[in-house]
Amino acid sequence: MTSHTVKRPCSFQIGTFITGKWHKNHYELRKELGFGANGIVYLAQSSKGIVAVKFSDNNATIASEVNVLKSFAKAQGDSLGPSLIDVDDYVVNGKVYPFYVMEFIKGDSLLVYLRKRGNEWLNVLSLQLLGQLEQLHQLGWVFGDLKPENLIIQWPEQRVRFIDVGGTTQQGRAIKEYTEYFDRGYWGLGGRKAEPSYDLFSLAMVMLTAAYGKRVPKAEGGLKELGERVKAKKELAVIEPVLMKAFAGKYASAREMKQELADTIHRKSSAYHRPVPVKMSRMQIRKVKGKQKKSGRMAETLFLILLVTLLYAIYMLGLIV
Ligand SMILES: Nc1ncnc2c1ncn2[C@@H]1O[C@H](COP(=O)(O)OP(=O)(O)OP(=O)(O)O)[C@@H](O)[C@H]1O
Repeated sequence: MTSHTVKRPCSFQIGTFITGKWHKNHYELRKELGFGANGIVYLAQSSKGIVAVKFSDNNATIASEVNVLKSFAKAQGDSLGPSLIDVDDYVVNGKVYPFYVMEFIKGDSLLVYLRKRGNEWLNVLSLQLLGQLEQLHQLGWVFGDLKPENLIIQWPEQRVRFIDVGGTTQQGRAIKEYTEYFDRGYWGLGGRKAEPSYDLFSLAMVMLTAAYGKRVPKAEGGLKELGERVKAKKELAVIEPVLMKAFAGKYASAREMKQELADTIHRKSSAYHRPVPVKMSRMQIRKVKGKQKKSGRMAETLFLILLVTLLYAIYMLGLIV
């Protein structure tokens, strides 16, 4: 389980120059990006540009995360996690700090991004995420610790990227690391065996959290409580069947959930934008038009619908080919 009340595992002063014991590469630590149960991550300057460097007290943590990142590198097309640049040890005063260097992913975490751009982007990002989860599952992994803080929307590509592979577990084993709120066991809705449905539950929780803009504390847990929360938010209510199926662990694969989400969004958006019936009175037409103007985000909505339709078309084409 991850927690941010833990003490820092190791920390270095900003401005410190690090030289790796084995590969002799140099890194200047510029800024702390964050820390958690498993280590501390710095933004650093290297001869190859800006990078992110993760240190840990624990050799096994570094070895296991490096192993996952190497495996992710085998995925076709999209890069799932940050690309791996270097792995080495930093020795200071006789103490050894294992570290790895990875691509620095520039962007906003999911909730910050949606706060800036609007929740209309949630479904588009979720479809993207489902595509990436599908690849990750096909490689034999389960992400495990899926939460908004571990998702960065890369700028300027606007692409969702996973960070922190500390929870990534081989399928069939027990989830290595998780955050209670996004864990199906905590909600009384399943075990912690690493299988695709584990990540799909967490993804549905991420969508719920994103729509509310925060984690709404659990009361008694269970499907009924989650269902009530879904119904209470317009953007979630339109995709209720998909979310409820994910909460109940009824999706066998990310592909299946992606298809149903794409179908649902497509159906709802075409229904919403059906032409005004001819038999309406002038008064009714004015009312409808007034409502449409009120939204004030017409252009963006239309753009999103086009985007979703395009993604849907590409997806359907993928199924046929
Ligand atoms: N490649 C990266 N690019 C940009 N920021 C990063 C990168 N890797 C990590 N970070 C930042 O550093 C923070 C801490 O990193 P990370 O989550 O890997 O540490 P952790 O010890 O495993 O934390 P946790 O206890 O939450 O699992 C992240 O929340 C993120 O803000």
